[in-house]
Amino acid sequence: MSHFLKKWTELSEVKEELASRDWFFGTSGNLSIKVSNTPLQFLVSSSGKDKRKITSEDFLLVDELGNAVESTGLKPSAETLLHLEVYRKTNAGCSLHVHTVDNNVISELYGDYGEIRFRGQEIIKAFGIWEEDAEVSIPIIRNHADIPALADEFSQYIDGDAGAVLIRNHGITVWGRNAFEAKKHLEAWEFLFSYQLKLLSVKNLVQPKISI
Ligand SMILES: CSCCC(=O)C(=O)COP(=O)(O)O
Ligand SMILES: [Zn+2]
Repeated sequence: MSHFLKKWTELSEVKEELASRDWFFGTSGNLSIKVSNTPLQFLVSSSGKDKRKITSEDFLLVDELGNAVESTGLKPSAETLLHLEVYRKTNAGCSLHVHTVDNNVISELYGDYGEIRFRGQEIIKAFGIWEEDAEVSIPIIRNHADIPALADEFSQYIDGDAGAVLIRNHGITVWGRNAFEAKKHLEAWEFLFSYQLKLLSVKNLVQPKISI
């Protein structure tokens, strides 16, 4: 199997798994995988497609400017610039972006704080952090309709070959050294978001706020 086909298959399998979790509502979400470093080229999902479907037009190869390498009728994801920033600033091999109800609600609840932190959760080990009582945090940035402006702000929070950023009332972007790591981190973040929302709602049931 050629290197290109291997990368296509890898990304396609991740896409299928995220689709099976129903994380691609209303054509939202996008994915990419690096194919080469020099020149920088990566496969990115085609814009506006139903990412739950598997087709030969799911991805296209783009260059260091986010433009299609070969002439094609397909449009790279509208958010290709964010994936590009990840590959320009790190040695990441894969970047995943999904809109879920949980990540949107968390981003709105904690958006004014600019981040959300989690401590003492076993799943934090999925981030490769094994110490006792470890804490993780994820920045929450504002959403910009202008993608270059969004990519600019997003870029300020790219630190390391694996990481994640929440975009307020939009979604999460997670990157990792490879597709396995990116997916593992994405699942761990979504677990933590879901946990937090469930905890808040149960707490509210047990100790309802008395308004005076
Ligand atoms: C319908 S979601 C709006 C665009 C978006 O945020 C997204 O993730 C999907 O855009 P793409 O161009 O990658 O399909
Ligand atoms: Zn999006």
